[in-house]
Amino acid sequence: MPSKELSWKYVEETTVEPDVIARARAQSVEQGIDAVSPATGAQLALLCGAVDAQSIIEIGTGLGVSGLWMLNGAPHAHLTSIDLEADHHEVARTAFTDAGHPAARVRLITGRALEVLPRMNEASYDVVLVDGDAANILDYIAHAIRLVRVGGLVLVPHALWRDFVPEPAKRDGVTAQLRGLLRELRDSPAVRIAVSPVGDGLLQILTVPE
Ligand SMILES: C[S@@+](CC[C@H](N)C(=O)[O-])C[C@H]1O[C@@H](n2cnc3c(N)ncnc32)[C@H](O)[C@@H]1O
Repeated sequence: MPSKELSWKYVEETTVEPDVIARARAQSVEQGIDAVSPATGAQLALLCGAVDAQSIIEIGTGLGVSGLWMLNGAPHAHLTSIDLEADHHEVARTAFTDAGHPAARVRLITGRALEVLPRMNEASYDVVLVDGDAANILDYIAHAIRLVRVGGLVLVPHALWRDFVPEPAKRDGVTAQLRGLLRELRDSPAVRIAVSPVGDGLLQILTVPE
């Protein structure tokens, strides 16, 4: 039986992060912010590039790691990123500028995601990344599916929740919600899904015409 752990370690360790992202990651570690893993970031970049993303929403800016990766893959996209913490946005803003992304293409909205998301236009975005607080993850995903265009992607980088989702004995609220969500999405005619075990489990939801 091949060691999956070894493979996961290998892909994380061999992913090369641009310096500006490596700096944002180091700051995230210092501040205890759970940034997407390097291999998850590389996958986000590839997916944003593959759908030729022009407009991206991110729920949970942190210090910019995931946003920088997505813009790395789709450098001409407009990113709207929401976070509760103004301090996070101050640091992230510097990182986006250092990476050469014009301020006009990076909109940082400081506020509670559940208050901001209802004001956004339906079916208008190419990619929505869901990486805010776990307590509201189902509501965020419902908003994300509403906001993304047909043929767009909703990406959820903590979908296997600390390896709890595959572990039947784990029955805490977030884990149970994610298990239920995965079952529901598998049966939904409105979406196609794939779950990659990269990082903390990357759920990829593609919206399809009904
Ligand atoms: C897991 S971190 C995001 C990490 C980031 N995506 C990255 O890869 O660098 C979650 C972020 O969600 C933010 N957050 C927590 N509750 C929130 C809420 N109700 N609305 C918006 N953002 C929230 C936190 O301040 C934190 O920066």
